[in-house]
Amino acid sequence: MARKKSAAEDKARLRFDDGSITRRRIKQGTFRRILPYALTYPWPMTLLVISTVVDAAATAAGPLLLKMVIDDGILPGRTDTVIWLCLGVTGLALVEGAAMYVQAWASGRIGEGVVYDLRNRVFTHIQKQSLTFFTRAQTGALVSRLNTDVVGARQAVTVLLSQTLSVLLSLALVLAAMFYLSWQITLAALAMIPLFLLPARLVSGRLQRLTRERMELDGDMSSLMSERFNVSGAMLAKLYGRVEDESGLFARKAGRVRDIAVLGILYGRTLSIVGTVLTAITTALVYGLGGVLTIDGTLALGTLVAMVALLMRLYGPINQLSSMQATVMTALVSFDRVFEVLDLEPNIAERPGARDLADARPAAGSGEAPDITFEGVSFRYPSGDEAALASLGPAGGDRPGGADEAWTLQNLDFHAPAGKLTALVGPSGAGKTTITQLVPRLYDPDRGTVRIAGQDVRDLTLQSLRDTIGVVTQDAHLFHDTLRANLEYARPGASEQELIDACEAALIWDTVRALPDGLDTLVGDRGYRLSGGEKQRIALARLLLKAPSVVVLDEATAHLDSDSEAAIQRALKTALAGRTSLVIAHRLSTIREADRILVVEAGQIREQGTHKELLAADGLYAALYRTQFAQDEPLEEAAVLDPA
Ligand SMILES: Nc1ncnc2c1ncn2[C@@H]1O[C@H](COP(=O)(O)OP(=O)(O)OP(=O)(O)O)[C@@H](O)[C@H]1O
Repeated sequence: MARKKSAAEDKARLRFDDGSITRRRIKQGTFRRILPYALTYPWPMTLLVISTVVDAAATAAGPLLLKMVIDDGILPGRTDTVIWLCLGVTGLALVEGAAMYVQAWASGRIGEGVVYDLRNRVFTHIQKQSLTFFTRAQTGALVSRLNTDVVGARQAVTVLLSQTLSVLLSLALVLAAMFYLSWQITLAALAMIPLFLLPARLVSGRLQRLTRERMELDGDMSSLMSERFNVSGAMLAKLYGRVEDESGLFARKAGRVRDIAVLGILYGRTLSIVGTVLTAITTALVYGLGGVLTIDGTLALGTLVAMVALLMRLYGPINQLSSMQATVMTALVSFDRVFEVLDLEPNIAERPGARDLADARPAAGSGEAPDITFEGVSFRYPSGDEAALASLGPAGGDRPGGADEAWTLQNLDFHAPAGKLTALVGPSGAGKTTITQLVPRLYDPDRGTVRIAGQDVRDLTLQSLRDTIGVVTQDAHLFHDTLRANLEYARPGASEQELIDACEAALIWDTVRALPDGLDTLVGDRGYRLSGGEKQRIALARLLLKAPSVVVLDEATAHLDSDSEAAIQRALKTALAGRTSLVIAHRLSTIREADRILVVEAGQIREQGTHKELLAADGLYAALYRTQFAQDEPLEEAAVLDPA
């Protein structure tokens, strides 16, 4: 039964083509947008054009020389002419070889250059996206856009550039040479061309759909891997005994990729088989027609041989043209998917003319911490469509957020004084984290204004805003690198002593020093090698290195033993001293330290004041205090404050 259910769930999670994505057509203008990327390489472009022209000319000239060898050398019996002309054919072959070599270098250089440009652009562009984008997009799908799709796009460039020009030129020159030799045979050969192009027309649409589906599946597989191969995902799969099911899910996606690849090979082969058969039939036709004309005496033998040689060179490019259409169509899908990401405007962006926070502060350089003010702030999380691409998200399912959603925050008005500690308390899901995220502009309010040092945060440069604000979240993230690298992230080039000082102030230095590799210890994926308390203190050390004048902190909820609790409290005191701090408080000790307490419930601020004032008011805070914090209170004080 359980198996049955999990199979059904897997089916729902497994995105076989529902058509919504694979049936999409290539956007108009995709083609035009590709060219500027290639034009940034003027030298390789010039060489590519020159070598292509040389190659095409050599292709058409070869058979003409052969005709002369037969008609002017062999048949009249002139040995020296035969030798000279054959030397000419050899020279021409060498020139053609050299031209092909240059062509390969130039198109490779341009193609790889375009991959390089696109990769960097996509990477930078994705980094600029707002947090909403990352909460919606799947990491693996993003990685796959940078890898598979960008490489697919290179094919479009190389094939388009090197082959289109070469094929068109060769066709023109070869046809000219053929008409010059025999218009009758040329017309007969031309009549066959539509037959060559027909199969490509039939399969290219199908190939395009398959390519899009394959790329979606590649993205899905990357997502699955990146989710299951990190510590949390791997732990969940083990603890819920789902390892086998996960393998099954992966195998089905990989199986579909295999099937698509086999179909792709089949389509490709069909094209080349049809091409080969048609070439053979046409050769027979030309020999037949040409043979009769030669016997009549209308056509010289050399001309017939040259015509057949030219014909081979005519159908080569035509076959290429038919497969090229398919290749380009599928490669265009890649470009389309890459442009789709590049076109996504980040919904948190810097205003033109934005000022630096330091410039905006009246007492610039005074070292004073700025204050924070919320004026009539209302906010709801953006919907998925507003901030991400459907094709980067998980399969199916509604996405949270949206215009008809209730407000997450409503009409907030408060002031967090400069250099003071403001604590946010309230039930889970009240909106505390959301409030703190509006200050460094991880999100923007829908109504009202968030001010820092009296300035609307939307008028400030993002860099100066984020330099001013330091954030420590509850589950502080560490990169899979050494402790040193993680600390230096806050201040590149920090000296050894500065790192040690920060660790000492965060009361983590003794722990770090005791590690066999000290600061050079690898912290493991997301810092899994450290305990929760240690991780938070490392994050505090990182914050101290950054030395921001505003601190936003989400206290860890986990209960620690009294020694660790005391260590964290002392570390916090150092971290927050003299800074404007907004702390989501889960501990009584922090709340008691706070200069101001904001009580948040259902996205609104219900009460504001000091601990004592709020207790005296006997409202929501007093109730929260009794249920959450009273047990931490020294007995006699609790008895006084809470007679019940
Ligand atoms: N990225 C998001 N997209 C949509 N809704 C969200 C998002 N993050 C949070 N929410 C919703 O916003 C509301 C407020 O969440 P928030 O995290 O601010 O609460 P909180 O008071 O910090 O809770 P806790 O104390 O449990 O951390 C919740 O109802 C939550 O479901």
